[in-house]
Amino acid sequence: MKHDRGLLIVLSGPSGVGKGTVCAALRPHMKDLVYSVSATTRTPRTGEVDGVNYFFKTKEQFKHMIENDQLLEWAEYVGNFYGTPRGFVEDTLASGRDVILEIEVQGALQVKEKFPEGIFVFLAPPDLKELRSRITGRGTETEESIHNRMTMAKAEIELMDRYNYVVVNDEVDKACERIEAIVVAEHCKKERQIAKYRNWIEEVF
Ligand SMILES: Nc1nc2c(ncn2[C@@H]2O[C@H](COP(=O)(O)OP(=O)(O)O)[C@@H](O)[C@H]2O)c(=O)[nH]1
Ligand SMILES: Nc1ncnc2c1ncn2[C@@H]1O[C@H](COP(=O)(O)OP(=O)(O)O)[C@@H](O)[C@H]1O
Repeated sequence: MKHDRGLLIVLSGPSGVGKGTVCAALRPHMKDLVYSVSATTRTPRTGEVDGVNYFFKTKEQFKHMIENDQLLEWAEYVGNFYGTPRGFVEDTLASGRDVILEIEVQGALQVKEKFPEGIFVFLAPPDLKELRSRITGRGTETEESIHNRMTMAKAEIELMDRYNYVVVNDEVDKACERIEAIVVAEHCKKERQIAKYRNWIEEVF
């Protein structure tokens, strides 16, 4: 039986808004969703595991991936490179499974060029004061890095209208429920359903 391609869900938004936290909290709720692991040149934080949190690469290795068209998108973010391995995403979508990318805004906009049918979700903070306190509270950034991330956040919020949905991360559970509802609704869209039933009709008659 022919199957539909999976949905590509892109969860993006400013650093410290809670993308990682919300993505991790989604996992037990959305077991069918496949999480893409990014490549990065950033140094691993304590507890981060290569191949699980990120594929940790040298600048040379990352450059090689760009030159060989192995990245669906990539961006430089506060001094480090981040990118989405292309093959994994394309193969997973082709196998009919939904994929979620957790990436920053420049990369999300590149993906939109290539996958306009993707579902682009902007995770927004309840307000900027709360955003700052989340970045600070995580305790992983220097004062300079916090300042850079806040400056980036202001520019990123300006790009909110390029997304299909805005989800406020006031409470993690509520943000997860909203994202889950979006994915369910996208699966129910009539274009998708009509295509599915047409495939079945073709197979039966
Ligand atoms: N464009 C792009 N951004 C990514 C990718 N992976 C992670 N990011 C984003 O890069 C930014 C910095 O990530 P990280 O250093 O892990 O810091 P944190 O998200 O602030 O904890 C975040 O906004 C991530 O969502 C990727 O593959 N591509
Ligand atoms: N809804 C929330 N309410 C309060 N704190 C949150 C919420 N979501 C995330 N956080 C906290 O904010 C900080 C940044 O979250 P993180 O997931 O690392 O953000 P991002 O991946 O977007 O950079 C973490 O300390 C996390 O525990």
